[in-house]
Amino acid sequence: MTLQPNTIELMARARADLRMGLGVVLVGPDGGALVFSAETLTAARLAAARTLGAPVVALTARRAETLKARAYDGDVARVLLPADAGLGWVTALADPAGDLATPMKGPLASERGGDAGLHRAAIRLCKAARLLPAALVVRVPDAAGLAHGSGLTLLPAPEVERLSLAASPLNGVIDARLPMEVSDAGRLHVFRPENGGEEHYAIEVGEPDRAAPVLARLHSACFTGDVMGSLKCDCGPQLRGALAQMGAEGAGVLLYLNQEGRGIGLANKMRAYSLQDQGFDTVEANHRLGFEDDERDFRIGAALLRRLGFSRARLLTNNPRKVAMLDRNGIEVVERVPLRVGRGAHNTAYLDTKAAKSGHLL
Ligand SMILES: Nc1nc2c(ncn2[C@@H]2O[C@H](COP(=O)(O)OP(=O)(O)OP(=O)(O)O)[C@@H](O)[C@H]2O)c(=O)[nH]1
Ligand SMILES: [Zn+2]
Repeated sequence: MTLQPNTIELMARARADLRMGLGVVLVGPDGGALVFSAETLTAARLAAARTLGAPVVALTARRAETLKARAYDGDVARVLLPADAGLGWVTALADPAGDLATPMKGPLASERGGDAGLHRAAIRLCKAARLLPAALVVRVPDAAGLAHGSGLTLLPAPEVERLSLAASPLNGVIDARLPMEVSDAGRLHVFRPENGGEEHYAIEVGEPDRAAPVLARLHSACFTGDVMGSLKCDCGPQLRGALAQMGAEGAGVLLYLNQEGRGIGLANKMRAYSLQDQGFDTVEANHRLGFEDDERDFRIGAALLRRLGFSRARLLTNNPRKVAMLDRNGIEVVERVPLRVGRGAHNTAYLDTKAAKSGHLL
């Protein structure tokens, strides 16, 4: 029935539900569970979850490592909730803000055996919702009945897993002329992914020749650097430097990808900054939060370039992963054009960490 939402649409709804603190029901081959984002969980909903069964907190192996909890499922840990654990306990497991000041009193016990597919899918949804990657999961006997009776979104966990990894098609919404400081002949295109995710933008400078390699930049959103002039990173100078070079050469294309904070969202990036104030570097901070160093999907950049009619690029970047991903996804990078601007007292350690741990070229 065409009026009914499909799984992609239900996933978009589930992301909004989790952000609002609502539960989502997941079903897998061996049963179902009610899941909440640990970050938006309330005491009342935790109490309600306890009436249904014995909840566990699903964490990424990265977060579990910091907490010294065992991740028996490889990438996921299922931490058992002690009988007297309240909301603060769940929050402290998810959020590293208090790790140093008020360390968790372990040892934490993890569930082992059985399948962690529901837990993995719950974490995927939390990440996609740009929340902390931690979920309260309580197995329930009649998942479909619970979803229907409570008006909660019901999703098949294997489909959540599959669709989270798939590239979502992007549709062009509109493009219009945008005269800019670097070039009178600018054009901004807006693209909207079919999965309801963040929109991305492409800015054409001049009239790039589709038959020749285009001077291109894949720029990930950085509100702090691009807009606020933050000195903690090099994003602002890179953005302006790339546009200036395109203006000087007369043509280029800049993709502005809304993957703030290397794909973890601004709230989580600020959590990472707060950890950096405690002495952790940019990579350690992401790991303590439960994320990988880089959660971006660079296939989007390749798809957008192809959509715009480009097949070869001279890529402005210091990040070899961007080059490799474009090459793997149908865009031949004929040249890597270094973009070394904006190094200063506040970001030297950050740039050195990216070079030492993330493979960036200095
Ligand atoms: N999680 C996290 N993200 C950060 C931090 N500092 C900057 N960012 C984000 O890192 C991304 C940097 O994007 P880019 O400049 O396009 O990528 P890059 O990997 O540095 O590669 P090039 O600039 O092309 O060399 C942006 O999304 C920023 O918001 C940080 O300390 N933690
Ligand atoms: Zn930045």
